[in-house]
Amino acid sequence: MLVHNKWRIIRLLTLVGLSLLLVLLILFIVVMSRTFTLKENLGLQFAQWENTTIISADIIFPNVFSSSLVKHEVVGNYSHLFTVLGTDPELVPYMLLAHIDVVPANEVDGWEAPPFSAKELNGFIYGRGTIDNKQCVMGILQAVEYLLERGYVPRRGFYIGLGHDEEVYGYNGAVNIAKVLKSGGVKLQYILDEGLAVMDGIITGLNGPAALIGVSEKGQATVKLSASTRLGHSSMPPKENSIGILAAAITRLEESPMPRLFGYGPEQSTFEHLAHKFQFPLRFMMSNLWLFNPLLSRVMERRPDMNAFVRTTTAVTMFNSGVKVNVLPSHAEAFVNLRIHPAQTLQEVLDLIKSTISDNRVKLELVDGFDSLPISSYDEQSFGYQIIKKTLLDMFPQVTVAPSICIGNTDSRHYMDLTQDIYRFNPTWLRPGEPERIHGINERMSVQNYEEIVLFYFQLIQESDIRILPPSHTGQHEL
Ligand SMILES: CCCCCCCC/C=C\CCCCCCCC(=O)NCC(=O)O
Ligand SMILES: [Zn+2]
Ligand SMILES: [Zn+2]
Repeated sequence: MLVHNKWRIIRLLTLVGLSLLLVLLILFIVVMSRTFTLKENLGLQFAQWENTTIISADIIFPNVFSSSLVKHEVVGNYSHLFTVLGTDPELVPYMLLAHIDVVPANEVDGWEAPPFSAKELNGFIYGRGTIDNKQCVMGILQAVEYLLERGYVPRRGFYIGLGHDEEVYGYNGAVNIAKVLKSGGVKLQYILDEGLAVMDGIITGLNGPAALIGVSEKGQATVKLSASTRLGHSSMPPKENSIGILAAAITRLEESPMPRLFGYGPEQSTFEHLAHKFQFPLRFMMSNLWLFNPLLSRVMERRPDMNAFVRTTTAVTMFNSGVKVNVLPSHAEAFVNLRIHPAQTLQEVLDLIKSTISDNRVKLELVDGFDSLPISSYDEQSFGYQIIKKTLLDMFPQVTVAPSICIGNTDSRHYMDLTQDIYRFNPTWLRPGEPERIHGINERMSVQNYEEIVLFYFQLIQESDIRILPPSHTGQHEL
């Protein structure tokens, strides 16, 4: 009887012990999964890798994540959609976009600070993404945080979309956020996404800085080229093998740039808006592009950043071949990334590549591509454009604002069904040598400029509350 009781007590104690362990395990899993979801999904963590301090987004932006005015949804597993309610349902909402993903970075390429350290050096925060596009992610959320903290209640509702795969076409992030909005019947007054910037000392001959607002963006084509030849011993090589054939094709492409088209796209309007800020004779030339295009194109094409406005650009970005030093390569492949000028179509570009290569042994495959995007309005009645312009001029009266074409691509193209007016801009100040840092080494953002970006969104959100634009200064259009 005594032995029997002893076993019953042992069994009971074991059961209690095991249950306790199970509860602890469940608690641990819940806490850990919550931490990881926030960390991994938002990608907003400030990580100081040396001591691995990680702070998640709801700690940095407590009001954004707790306000009854803000609804937060995770879309496509890692992207974020914030819906901010406005008090006036009559006002068509607008949307701010940014992306949380970045292109790769490797310290050994010559970074002055580790690319994922966010280290501050001489007033600049160094890190991959600091100007593409974490400055907007953090700038938008920080602005909303400050507004909510001050008790601000928007009159016009707005959305914030933070994509997680912009650098790889946005098919899971932006595409799904747009689907969510579309299924809810949402229409947008305007969209503001990443894009062009404030050019300070970048445009040769221009007096003062220029804020270029992307009212369109170039098209894009990614083309895979490949060649195949016989595998074999390197001691008995044929006259040409797959590497040589493909290299020759690539050389032909690089030596035959696409035609000059400067002045046949929105860049014509850019220079018309900027013309008065150039000295004679440049002022005269910029105002008469129809006559001076050929000359100006030849000067501009010498600089890669300016050349992007002149033509469809051709960049060979990847090349793979070979397995061993003494084995003939049976296969070589390369990827060419082209940014299509609006005066050319994707099909025209593909035809030109084919005729330039002019070698049937080289196979051409279109990996992805699209034409340049429609031009958004930028006249006196254009709500979004004028709100962005006013916000900018209030902050930086010395800047000349001009419509332009974004030479890189953005998530905003996936939202085309929701609005006619998409603008690609943020007030990142770019000075000589800085455009090269985008996707390059030593990407950085000055602390001062980051503060300006926060202030820009802070003001823009409030400016967007206006019901209608005031009458234009020409007095021709009363709204
Ligand atoms: C007409 C005067 C031209 C002045 C020189 C302009 C210098 C250009 C500076 C900045 C352009 C930045 C484009 C940024 C958008 C890039 C977004 C991105 O990386 N998207 C992915 C992709 O395009 O592959
Ligand atoms: Zn970007
Ligand atoms: Zn980018």
